[in-house]
This record gives sequence, C-alpha cells and structure tokens, in this order.
Amino acid sequence: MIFHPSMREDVTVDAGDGRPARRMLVAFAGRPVVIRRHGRVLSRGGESQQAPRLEVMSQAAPTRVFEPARYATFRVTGWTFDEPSATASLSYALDDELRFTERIELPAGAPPLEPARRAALHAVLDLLHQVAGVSYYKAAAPEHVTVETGPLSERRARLLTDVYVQGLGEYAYRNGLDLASRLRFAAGPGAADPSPTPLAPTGRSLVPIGGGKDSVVALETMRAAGADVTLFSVGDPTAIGATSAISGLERLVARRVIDPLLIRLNAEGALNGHVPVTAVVSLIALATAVLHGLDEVVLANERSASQGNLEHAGIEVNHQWSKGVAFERGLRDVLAHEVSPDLGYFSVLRCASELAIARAFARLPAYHHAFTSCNATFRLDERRRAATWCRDCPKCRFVTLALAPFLAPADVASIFGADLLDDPAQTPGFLALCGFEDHKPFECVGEREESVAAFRLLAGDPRWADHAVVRAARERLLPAVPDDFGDPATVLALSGDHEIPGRLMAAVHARLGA
Ligand SMILES: CC(=O)N[C@H]1[C@@H](OP(=O)(O)OP(=O)(O)OC[C@H]2O[C@@H](n3ccc(=O)[nH]c3=O)[C@H](O)[C@@H]2O)O[C@H](CO)[C@@H](O)[C@@H]1O[C@H](C)C(=O)N[C@@H](C)C(=O)N[C@@H](CCC(=O)O)C(=O)O
Ligand SMILES: Nc1ncnc2c1ncn2[C@@H]1O[C@H](COP(=O)(O)OP(=O)(O)OP(=O)(O)O)[C@@H](O)[C@H]1O
Repeated sequence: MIFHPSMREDVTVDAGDGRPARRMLVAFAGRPVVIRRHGRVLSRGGESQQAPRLEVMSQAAPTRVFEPARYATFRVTGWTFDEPSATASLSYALDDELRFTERIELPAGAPPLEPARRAALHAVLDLLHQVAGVSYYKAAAPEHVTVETGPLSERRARLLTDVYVQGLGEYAYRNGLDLASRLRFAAGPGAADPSPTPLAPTGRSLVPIGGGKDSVVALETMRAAGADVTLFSVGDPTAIGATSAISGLERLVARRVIDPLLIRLNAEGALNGHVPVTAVVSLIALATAVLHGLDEVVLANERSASQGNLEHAGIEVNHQWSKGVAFERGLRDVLAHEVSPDLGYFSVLRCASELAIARAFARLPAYHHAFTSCNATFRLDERRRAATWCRDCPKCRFVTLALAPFLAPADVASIFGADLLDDPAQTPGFLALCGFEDHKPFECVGEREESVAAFRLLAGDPRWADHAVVRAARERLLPAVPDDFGDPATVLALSGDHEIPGRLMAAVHARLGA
C-alpha cells in the first residue's frame, strides 16, 4: 500500500502477547511507520526494535482522497463573537465547497465590556480571524486568497502576506511549494486605516505561559520588575498548569477548537505542515487582555528565534518565524495604528540568547521538575500527547545542552530522567544542533553559535568534560570550528535590538545578566 505524505490512519497492532492491542492513530509521513505505545517507541520502519513481536496487523484504507489542486481560492469569510460565552467563531472556505469554523473560547469572568474595549476587542478578533486562517489555507494552498470582511490597509495586507508566506516557510519547503511568488494579500481598494481606540490604562500585564523554561523566566522577570502579572494559556497541558501553580499567580485559560473537518482532511491527504502558531496564540492573548482589562501581552521569545533554518524559494525558512522580532514589530505596527495605541505587545526576553535564558532558569530550581519544553507533550489530541520529555528529539537535546553548563550532571539527569550527554547514541543529534552537518533542526532550538558555546563551556568543566557526547564534541567538533564562533561571553551578552520598555530593563539585566 502506498501512503500519501501526511496520511493518518487507524491501525491495530499486536502487543506482543498474541492479543490485538488498543487501536492507535499512526502517522505515515512518507517515512517508516513509528508506533508509540505508552510514550515509548516500539517499532520503526515496520521492523520491531524494542518489542520483537510487535507488528502492524491491519490497516483501514481511507474512504476518500483529498485533492488540494482542485481548489482555486481560500476565503476568509467572517467571524462572530458571542459576549455572554466569550466565544469567537472564525469561518473560512475553500471555494464554495468546503467550509471551516474554528472556535475560540476566551477566558470567562470578564467585567462587562464598555464601548472602547468592545471596539478594540472587535479589532483584535478581526485580525485573529485573518491570521488563524493559515491552518485552513495550508490544506490546499490555492492560488488566490480573499478576505470577505472588508478591505485591508497596506499595513495589514503586508503583515498578513508575511504571516502566510514566512510563517508557512517550513511547510512550503517540505511540500515543495513556492508561496513567495504567488501568495499575496491585496490592500484596498479604498481602505483607510481603521482608527485605533484609546484604552484607559490598568497597570496589569498578561504573560502567556507555554510550559517551558522561557515563559518561567519571563514571568519571574516581570514579577521582579514589580509588574502586576496575570498568567495566560491556550489550553491546559500538564506543564503549563504545573509551572503556573508554582508561580502562585492567577491564570486565565482560553480554549481553541480547530475544525474537526481539517483533521479529517489531513487523514485524506490534505497538505500539512508547521504553522506560525505563536502568531495565533499572541492574538488570542491580546483578545483576552482587552476583554479582561489588561494593558499588555508580554511574550518570552528569545533573540535566537529570529535566526532561520535554511533558504528555500528566495526566502529564509524559519521554523520559529512568528516568535521572531520581524513578526513582533509587524504586529506592534498594526496594533498601534489599527487597534489601540495603548495595547502593548513585546517579548521581555528578546535581548537574550537561549543560553542566557537557560542560565537564568538554572537559578530558579523551584520550577525544575515542573517545566517541559518537549513539543511531544503539547499535542492537541490528548491520546497522542507524551507525558513528559521524550528524551529523543532536538528540543530535549537542546534544553539539556543549554542547561548543563549551569547545573551539575546529577541535577540535569534528575530533570530529564536520563543523562543524555553521556549517551553515545545521542552524539549525532547533539552535534546536529551545531549545524555543521545539515541545517539547524526544524524545532525551537537556539542558534548554532549557542550550541557551540555550550560545548565550549562543558569541555572546560571537569564535571562534564568526560561525558561521552562532550568528549565527542571536544575531539571532533570544536577543533573544526573557527575560534571566534560560539564564544560563550559573546553568546551570553544581551543585545540592544528589542522592544522592551525602559521601565523593565533593570530587572531584565538583573535576571539575564552574568
Ligand atoms: C505539538 C506539536 O509540536 N505539534 C506539531 C505537529 O503537529 P501534530 O500533528 O503532531 O499534533 P497537533 O499539534 O496536535 O496538531 C494536530 C493537527 O492539527 C493541525 N493544526 C494544529 C495546530 C494549529 O495551530 N494549526 C493546525 O492546522 C495540523 O494539521 C496538525 O497536524 O506537527 C505539525 C506539522 O509540522 C506542527 O504544525 C505542530 O505544531 C503545533 C502547531 C504547535 O503548537 N507547535 C508548537 C509546540 C511549536 O512548534 N512552537 C514553536 C513556535 C513556532 C512559531 O513560529 O510560532 C516552537 O516551539 O518552535
Ligand atoms: N499554549 C500556550 N498558551 C499560551 N502561551 C503559549 C502557549 N504555548 C506557547 N506559548 C507562548 O509562546 C511563546 C513561545 O513559546 P515557547 O514554546 O518558545 O516558550 P516556552 O514554552 O516558555 O519555552 P521553551 O522554549 O523552553 O519551550 C512563549 O511566550 C510562550 O509563553
């Protein structure tokens, strides 16, 4: 049987004792099948590894096949907001044929909306509607895009074109598409900038929490600066709940329900791939801030997020594009001119490398056994969600590498449940983070310079120097790297290229400096 890339199907597997095990959703991504059971890889490439008798016993053929090329236009059709339930419905269509609705449930318990906040909220929801369309556009990537809710300003059209072209850069690369030369949101005709709404300040900051180390450092930086902080999350994965609980701060929780039709189309062969999810999360956070009366949304996006992975079809492909400074500035521009001059949006960690953030996180031991940065723990479908670090992905390796210079080996092993830096089988994966064999992995990992800097620190640290991966880096990697590449002092220094308000800079330097 030939599987279309991205196809997903139900399969039944033999658990190894002769009885069919529970049915599982398995991805056939043009690669060998990977079957996971209880978070452990049991079989690769159809050949069992850790469980010799595991085999695929039956496969349900898809009943329909989705043909992306059939669709000419992606339509951004309309949105509604139900105030009593604080629920937004965002609607889209592919031609006249397929209709999607995504539901966003904003946190309950907001005070009654007065007219200025209602106007600003509607302006944010309008932008959220346009941005969140990327998930549905990507199913077919048609030639044309139309926004049916009103003409776009030049500024807005530019931001949306960037969100779809740059934000879908990795998706385009993986699917062999050239979006840059054909996908463009058109401005006007006759569009004037919508007038921004002044909002009375409340002195409150909303800090989104992703469950990883960065948002913990962001919230503690804001707290140290004396800010009145409320936390925020989309969904409630375990690590988000656990890190928030340790902070002792109140958290507002929004829910996002992707149209199930999209998930079904994925199984039938729709185009699929990474989306600029931080852009969507940011706009849900901004809508929450306006609804609940907060002044600003404070992200935890690092300097390294602006570095791309590779070049493709004339653009730099960056897995983390919507965490980068270009998106931050584009969104700030639209907010200031079209939503409200009083609604703040910035990353309080923008001046820092991942290595500097890891050093700051190492000094916050209360959170060490609550956070998780491994993406496998954040899947929407709880049945496919890993319980904790998978210990075998670029993100698990990068976070290990970034924390290790600032912690003892036993402390690192107790966080991850294993000493990955002493496992020779992990050596290629760790060296790949330095980017000398291939491009930087498509994950939220730091700059190549940061990984080299971490290896330089570990190679000179007697606690770590003889660990298998560090030894390999000392013998094979570091001699081949120019002396001035990955200098730890340079990598750890804070940069001036950021949008952090001056009132926070003393706290930023205190937490992220040496
Ligand atoms: C958790 C994760 O890493 N998911 C990526 C994975 O998706 P997967 O199919 O394994 O699971 P789900 O996330 O549950 O998604 C199911 C399907 O739903 C569609 N979908 C999901 C979210 C969305 O916003 N739009 C959607 O259309 C999609 O069709 C899914 O198949 O692989 C996907 C393909 O590469 C990735 O796109 C999934 O990434 C999520 C959107 C996600 O939330 N990822 C963050 C953990 C993440 O990668 N954050 C970045 C920030 C990058 C940025 O620019 O914002 C980072 O940490 O680097
Ligand atoms: N589900 C979510 N709800 C709210 N904010 C989120 C969510 N997921 C990510 N974010 C926010 O998006 C930004 C980028 O997420 P990212 O995953 O890099 O951060 P993190 O989880 O704190 O750190 P790490 O890089 O260690 O995983 C951060 O500001 C984070 O707080």
